[in-house]
Amino acid sequence: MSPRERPRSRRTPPLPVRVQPARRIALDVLRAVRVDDAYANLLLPQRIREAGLSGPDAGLATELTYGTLRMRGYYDRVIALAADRPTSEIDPAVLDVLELGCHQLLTLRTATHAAVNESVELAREVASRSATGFVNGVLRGISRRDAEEWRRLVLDDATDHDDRLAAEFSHPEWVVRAFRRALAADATGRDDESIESELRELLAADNLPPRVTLVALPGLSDVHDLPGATPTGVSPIAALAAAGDPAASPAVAAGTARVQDEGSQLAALTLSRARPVEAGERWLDLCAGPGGKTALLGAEAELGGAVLVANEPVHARAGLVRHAVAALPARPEVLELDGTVLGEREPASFDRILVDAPCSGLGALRRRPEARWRKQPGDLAELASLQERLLDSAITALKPGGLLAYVTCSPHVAETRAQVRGLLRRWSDGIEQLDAQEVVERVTGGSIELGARSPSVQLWPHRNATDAMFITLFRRL
Ligand SMILES: C[S@@+](CC[C@H](N)C(=O)[O-])C[C@H]1O[C@@H](n2cnc3c(N)ncnc32)[C@H](O)[C@@H]1O
Repeated sequence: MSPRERPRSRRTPPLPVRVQPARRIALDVLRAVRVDDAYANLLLPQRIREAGLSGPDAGLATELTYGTLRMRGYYDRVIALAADRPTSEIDPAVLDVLELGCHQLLTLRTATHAAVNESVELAREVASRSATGFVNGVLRGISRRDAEEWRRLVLDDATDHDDRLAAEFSHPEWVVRAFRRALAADATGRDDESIESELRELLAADNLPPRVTLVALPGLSDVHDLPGATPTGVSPIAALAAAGDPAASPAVAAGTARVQDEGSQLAALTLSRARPVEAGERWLDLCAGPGGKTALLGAEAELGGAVLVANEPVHARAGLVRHAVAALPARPEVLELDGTVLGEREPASFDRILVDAPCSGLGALRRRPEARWRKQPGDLAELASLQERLLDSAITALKPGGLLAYVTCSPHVAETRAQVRGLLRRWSDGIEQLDAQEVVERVTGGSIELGARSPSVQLWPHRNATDAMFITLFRRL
């Protein structure tokens, strides 16, 4: 039978691939993060709600989105090797699909056919038809080696020691260096080898989802009465949330308990518990939005008979502060001023001031997965200058004898120890630094591990299971 005579094979058309809602949502958030600078921690819960996902499906959408965003730097190196071209030459929409596919193949160990077929379908939706073949080819190529083989190839391709660390732990190289400097500053007397090993622990901790802790607002709820939650035994008002949605807890729904990192709790308590509160004291939370520490300080102020004023210049964030303090019987007034001029307007007016300054946020990379890729080293100078002006304004607003807590959710030395040195230099006759470590040790009953003896507290995700909060305390002379 000649080929012409042979009956034409009747090939069954391929079944349409149904993309799981969790994958679709994850890609949608990845796209919005890249294109619109969206915040995954705000957008993802919204998308999950809109799609009506719950339980394991919601968990999968979260893992796909957060995991891909965290490991984006590492996956891009894998994709560049597999596609044999730099990722800058790949359409960004296609790159998002490939990164999501990479996370499924290399980290979640999803079955190849599911990861590849659904990625191809997603590529069809967000990019050109020709992109589907490319996505199929690259992901099939990736699936032919296991995760360990890819790890070796990526590390072999790195240019030097810091580039290898950046590749292995999916952090920008400048952040790796900044963390090393911060660890060294917090560990006087330790040798380079032990700092290097701690650096690896820190970088690894950044890639794990943080545990969810609750704060029981003093006077409004009790850490032992939060259903299913387990007191951490470190912050006296912190508990590990029960599995599931913490917002479902009645105390959280009522606003008498909140989701809050334990490091943030200790930062607020360092100010409120540095010394006994005298009735009638005036407190100020200078940079209050979105209001997590305001709620805690407000509860503490109320117990001691003090009055708290909050300030947040970004109107929408000031709204969040008002919402955060809605459960307090005496709701703090919320101003919307530029904190750098508040000192001139209200000099020598407050007994305690919290400056939880705008910062690079490098200490909270666990909970803001895209943040590491968004910040640039060039952002530091502007932030440091704003921090300096906010500090000077706060000192001006303090009464003689008043207390100032300077806090950042960043361990970067330009925002922490260098800021403290500058402050003490500028106000050499006007302030003294107090021992924040002593306060934190007292508040936690000695249950916390701190770095080398110093008046400043630097918390770390790998050491304390908190964000990398920096906490200092000063007294106006
Ligand atoms: C690190 S956040 C504060 C977090 C807050 N304390 C909490 O626990 O929820 C810093 C805040 O400072 C605000 N901010 C920015 N510029 C400011 C300024 N010039 N004066 C006062 N606050 C400012 C930002 O809008 C942001 O809400």
